[in-house]
Order: sequence, then structure tokens, then C-alpha cells
Amino acid sequence: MKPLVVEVANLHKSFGNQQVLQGVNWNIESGKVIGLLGRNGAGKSTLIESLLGLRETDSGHSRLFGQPVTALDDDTRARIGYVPQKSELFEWMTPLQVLDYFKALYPRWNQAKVDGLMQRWGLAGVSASKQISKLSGGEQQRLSIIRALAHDPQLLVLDEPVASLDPAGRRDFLKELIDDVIERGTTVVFSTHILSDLERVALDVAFLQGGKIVLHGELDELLEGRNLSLEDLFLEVTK
Ligand SMILES: Nc1ncnc2c1ncn2[C@@H]1O[C@H](COP(=O)(O)OP(=O)(O)OP(=O)(O)O)[C@@H](O)[C@H]1O
Repeated sequence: MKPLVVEVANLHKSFGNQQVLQGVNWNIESGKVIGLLGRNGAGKSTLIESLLGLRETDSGHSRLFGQPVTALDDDTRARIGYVPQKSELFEWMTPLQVLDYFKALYPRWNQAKVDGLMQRWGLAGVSASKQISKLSGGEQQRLSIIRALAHDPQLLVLDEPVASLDPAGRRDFLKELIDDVIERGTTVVFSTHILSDLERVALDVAFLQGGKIVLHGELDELLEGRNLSLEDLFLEVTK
């Protein structure tokens, strides 16, 4: 068995009297590419934030690269890339300033990759020097993805990364994911509602339902075994 990059055990999280995570157990092996599925409000963002240690939980634990998420050392932190559903940070800065800021924080920063993606994803030129709050939602999301990829993370977690991207942006992003990120053996977890994208990229799918991961397996096997489309499976599992 390959080493576990993510180990989540018995994670609980409530908001008031709403129990969102109700004992999530979820292990992710190194090199897996996993689509996280669940209905609106199922708790995907809550789970992602909790497993990364960005949200306090009521009980349970999460470990990344074998370390408790509450006590990650700097080297381990630098191995993780995260694209939040909606990034509201650094809105007063320009993309170039934000990227310079993060460059200083990461020992392994791939400037050639950043420059290439900024060019190819239409963020070079005028947009690079605009205040981030004035960029479109899709431009902000592209920047957030570039920032998360810039240090060649070994674990990449993305919360609905393509939600505000146009079809060309989605295609560019998926190409980068397939040609570069997955090619390097990166462990990838991403939530999405766009099943066709997931079928292109993810080898595994995991379903969050009723506050738990109720099913996690290889996409091909799950579909073949049941003779269903992914949409059928989604509807069945998240009933
Ligand atoms: N800070 C908060 N305070 C109160 N309730 C919250 C908070 N954050 C999330 N919730 C609730 O927890 C539930 C799960 O939210 P979450 O954003 O994790 O779902 P999701 O699966 O990511 O949804 P979507 O697919 O719509 O993005 C929702 O019912 C939401 O209203």
C-alpha cells in the first residue's frame, strides 16, 4: 500500500444544531486523483476546510503527510496547495504583488510555471497590475489556481475550481491538471458539480452524504459494477 497523504478519522462538525460532518472517515493514498461529490450543502467545503486544518472541528482528527493538521511543520505546509471556493484574500493587491508575496514564503517556487500560466490564462498585461477586487470572478479564480500550483505542491486540494471559469478556461485548467499536476504524481482532491470534467480527470470518486463519506472507489469500477452513468450513480448515492 502507498503512504497515506490524508487521514481523516471520525470528524464531526456542527453549526448550531445543524450536524454537517457526522463522523467522516477518509484515507487518501499518495498519487490518487479524487473527485469529491455531494449535493449542495452536503458539507464538501466544510470537510475540505476541516481536513486542511482551516476550520475548527468538534471532534475527530486529520493528518496530512502523517502529521496532525494542528501541528504541521513548515516543510509539510509547503507541500500543500489549496484553491478555496471563493478567495477573498488580498483583494487590495494586484496579481503580481500577491504572487511576489507568496514567492517569498515558499522555498520551492516555480516562476517559469507562473509566468507561463499567467500568459496562457490571460492574466499577463493589464490584468496583472489591476487590483484583484476589480478582476472578474473567473480571472480571480485563475489567479487562485496559479497561486496554488506555483510551488509544485504534492497535495493539491481544490474546492469547485472551475465554478466561475468559461468553457475555454475549464479546458485550459483540466489540461494543466492532466499534463502537469497529475503527471508529476501529485495527490489531488477536488470538489465539483461538473461530472463530465470529473470523468476526464479523476480516477477515483468519493461521495459525501449524510455527513459521511459513504462511498469511495475507482470510478470505472463503480460504474461498471452497477452499469450506471456517473449521473445515475450520483443521484442514487446522494438520495
Ligand atoms: N459558517 C457557517 N455557519 C453556519 N452554517 C454553515 C457555515 N458554513 C457552512 N454552513 C452550513 O453547512 C452546510 C454545509 O455547507 P458546505 O458549504 O460545506 O456545503 P457544500 O457541500 O460545499 O455545498 P455546495 O455544493 O453548495 O458548495 C450548509 O447547510 C451550510 O449552510
